[in-house]
Amino acid sequence: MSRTRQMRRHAHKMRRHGLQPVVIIDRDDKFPDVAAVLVARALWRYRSELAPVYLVAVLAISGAVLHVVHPEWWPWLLGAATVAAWALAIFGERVGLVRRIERLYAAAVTMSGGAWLTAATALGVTFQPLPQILVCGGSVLAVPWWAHRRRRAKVRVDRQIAAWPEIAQAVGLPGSRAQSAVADVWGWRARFALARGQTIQDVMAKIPAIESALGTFRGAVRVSPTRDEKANRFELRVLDTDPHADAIPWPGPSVSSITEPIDLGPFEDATSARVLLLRRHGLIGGVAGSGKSGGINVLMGNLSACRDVVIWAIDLKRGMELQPWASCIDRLATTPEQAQAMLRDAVTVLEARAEWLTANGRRIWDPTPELPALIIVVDEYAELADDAPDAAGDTDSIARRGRAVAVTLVAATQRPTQKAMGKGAVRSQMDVRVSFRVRERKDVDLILGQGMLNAGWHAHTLNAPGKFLLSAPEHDTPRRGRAYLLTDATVAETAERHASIRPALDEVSRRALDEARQTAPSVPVTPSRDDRAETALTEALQGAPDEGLPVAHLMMLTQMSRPTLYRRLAELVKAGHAVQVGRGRYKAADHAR
Ligand SMILES: Nc1ncnc2c1ncn2[C@@H]1O[C@H](COP(=O)(O)OP(=O)(O)OP(=O)(O)O)[C@@H](O)[C@H]1O
Repeated sequence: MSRTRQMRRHAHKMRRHGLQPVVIIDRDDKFPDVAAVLVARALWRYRSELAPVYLVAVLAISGAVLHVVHPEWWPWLLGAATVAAWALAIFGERVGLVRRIERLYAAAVTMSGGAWLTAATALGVTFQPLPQILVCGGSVLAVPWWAHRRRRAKVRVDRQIAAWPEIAQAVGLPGSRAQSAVADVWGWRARFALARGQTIQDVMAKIPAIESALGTFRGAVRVSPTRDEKANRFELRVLDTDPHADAIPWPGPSVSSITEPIDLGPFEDATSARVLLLRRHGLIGGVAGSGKSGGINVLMGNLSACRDVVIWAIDLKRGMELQPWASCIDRLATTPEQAQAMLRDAVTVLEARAEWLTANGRRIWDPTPELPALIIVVDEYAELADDAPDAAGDTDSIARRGRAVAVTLVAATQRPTQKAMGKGAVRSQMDVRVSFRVRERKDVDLILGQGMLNAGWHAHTLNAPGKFLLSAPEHDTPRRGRAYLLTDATVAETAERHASIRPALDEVSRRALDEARQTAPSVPVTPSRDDRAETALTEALQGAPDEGLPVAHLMMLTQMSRPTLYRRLAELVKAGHAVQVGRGRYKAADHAR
């Protein structure tokens, strides 16, 4: 059997098994048609890179033909080239030349090509030194073309889109097809239609395979539903560079009321990850060093800017994380006993508020500065469950009944296992979940909820501290965000600035707490209005110099926490017993001059 026949049989066999034959060319066997096809394909495939060569060839051939047929056309050619170059420079934006430099380049190429064609038509292509000018000029003008970033990006996208049918077949999504694609600053985006019966979840499960098939780096591919939410469409994003590569400084609070959604940081498309915390419990998870505390700082920066929320906090790492915010925190518990007492009080508040709502014929507690929401931020929730197991009943009550009365929990923990979250229903009541990087895939479901890993919430692939996935009623698709970063100086400065606007607990809650204390005096509590401190404050204000006493000084004399002091000062000023003399300086209204 001849070699050619052997090869054909082999190819036939491969096709029967669904395999593509490999074309092998050697000197003995001539496949002129195949070789021509391969060359033509390459010329087409690399048409963008070869465009300058094609243009030079077209100019040379046109010049030769025009010189023979219509050498007298040269003035018209020159005029046409000038008008075209001028039009491109002025109106080039309409044909997609968005940048000025691109319009100037297009005008320069048109004018140079037109001028050369004019000369070649009049004088002939071989007229010296026209051939040299064509080759040298063509080479010089080709350099910006070859170097142009947007063109190269577009070519790459086109190639990958053209290869999609094969990729789709290889990754197990046969029949899906690209509908449109654009190159953007970070890489490219394309909209795809799915074959019958395929879902976006199927695509998400295939992300690692798609990354491999496209030859990108790990973590470069994002899959999301399209804006029209069609079940048989999806958007694919492929990143060349990570938009979240650098830390993003906090731009300051995005809210002034708890009724507004808080901006945690930008998603990869630069839109804000905004989430509402009113009447919602939150869970923040992630391994040590993944940026949980950073996330809590963003939260605290925003919560402390809200005049209609009282912040209580539990930080059993001896207040290390939340201490810098102490001036904005109404109550800070740093021991298991204090934490337990605080949660007990939170339940007292919630019950009193519920009663008050019923008595006033209202259904929900609408936060205002006079009737503020109460948010309890718990750092390292697991330690609370370990060290204060008796508090489990209270956290459970808050989780189940806190929403209507605006008493909510925000818990941060490394792994919210059932043990860490206590026995009750706390975790299932958390509507806002923020997952920073987790160590194991199964932790995704622990933090974000059952089935989320399979639905494409790949928190284990987050590759830098501060990167997070956000699940909330208004965020139901996995999009990567990066939390803003607050430096220690920003935290200190923000806490100082916001300390003066912190509201006090409302009358209803305060009265309930006072009553609870009287009936159960053994419960250890942090007194908010200690009599001795009150006396010390009155005396200090009375004895203040004309320019008043600074808050730091008053804090030292009264031993009050900063928020309590500010609250009392605001009350005294309102009642006409004290006056604010300057920035952060106070004295008694009737003090001896
Ligand atoms: N949003 C962010 N952007 C950039 N870098 C960040 C961000 N958040 C945290 N980091 C960096 O990561 C480091 C660890 O972050 P952080 O202390 O918040 O982690 P953590 O999850 O709270 O860890 P631990 O549980 O040990 O407290 C920080 O020192 C900081 O440099």
